[in-house]
Parts: sequence; structure tokens; C-alpha cells
Amino acid sequence: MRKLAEAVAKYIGMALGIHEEELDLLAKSFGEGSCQVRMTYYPACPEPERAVGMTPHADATGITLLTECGNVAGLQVLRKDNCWVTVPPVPGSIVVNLGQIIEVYSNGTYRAPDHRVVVNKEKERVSIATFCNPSPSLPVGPSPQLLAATGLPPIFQTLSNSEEFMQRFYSRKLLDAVPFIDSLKL
Ligand SMILES: O=C(O)CCC(=O)C(=O)O
Ligand SMILES: [Fe+2]
Repeated sequence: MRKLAEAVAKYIGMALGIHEEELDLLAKSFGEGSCQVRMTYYPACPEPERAVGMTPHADATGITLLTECGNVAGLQVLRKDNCWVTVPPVPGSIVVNLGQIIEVYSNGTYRAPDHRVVVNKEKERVSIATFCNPSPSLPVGPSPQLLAATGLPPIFQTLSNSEEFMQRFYSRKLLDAVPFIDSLKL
């Protein structure tokens, strides 16, 4: 999963026009970073419209790699037009979701989408999410090359690394009604 996150990070960097040393640093930092795994079991629910599998949230991580076991739909993503759309499970596939560290790095070009999980009347569901973070070698802030190339001002603060990002996230989470990422906006 770490190798996959490294490759995805590299392609995201390339798509943003990042090159040379900064691209290597971005990819390497995912190759060396921490991965946390969350396995979630959603039992079948007789009244799915009255229950929630997982409440809406955006992942406060770098890149999330999700394996859905057993071909049961449940994951939904909030589209730009504010509609929840189901992500159809594809057997053997890995769903790549972007977390808020990539939203910050891309200065808002890539969004960390809100997503949630609904439960199923007949079938239980299991998912395995691997949250991949960059190592502390990567500051968490808008990409310097991206800002230079676009001439746009940074819309987020720069934190020294993903550990500081996570610490801030957890210390705010208890208080917060506003999305964490908004607290980093300049
Ligand atoms: O179970 C899923 O499909 C999604 C899980 C998820 O969003 C999470 O663990 O952050
Ligand atoms: Fe999530």
C-alpha cells in the first residue's frame, strides 16, 4: 500500500506540474511515511434509512486506499452539486481517495471529498482503509513549485509536517463544528 501511495503521490505531483527535487521529495515522503489501517464492519440493518454506517467526513490524511470486501455497495461521495453518489464496488479494485494533506499541498486544486457510508438491508459489509501519510521530511503546505508556476497566493498555512497536522486535527476535533481544513485557511 505504501508503494502504491508513493506512485499515486508522484502522479498527483506530475499532474500539478511539480518536477525534479520537489516531485522526488513528495513521492519519497509517501514511500517512507506511516500507514494506518482501519477495518470496519457494517452489519446488515433492517431499517437502513434510519441508520448511519459512517457519518460524513473528509479524511485528514494524505492518500486513502480503500478495499471493499465482498462486493457490497455502501460508500458515497458528496458531489459538487451536493448530491450523495454511490461509489460502485469493483471486485479486486482499490478505491483511491484523497485526504486533506493533498488538498493543502495542491493549494485546493484537488479536494478531499466528504464521504459517508450507508448500510444495507440484507448484506453486511467490510472495508479496509489504509491511510497513507507523508513522512516528516515533507512540510504540509501548498507546494512551492505550484505557487511559483501559477502565481497564486497560498490559501493554506504551512505546517512543519504531517505529525503536526494530525496533532492539530485531533486537538481541534473535539471542539469543532467547522471542517478542520478551514482552520488552516489564510
Ligand atoms: O467503509 C468505507 O467504505 C469508508 C471508510 C472511511 O471512509 C474511513 O474509514 O475513513
Ligand atoms: Fe473516510
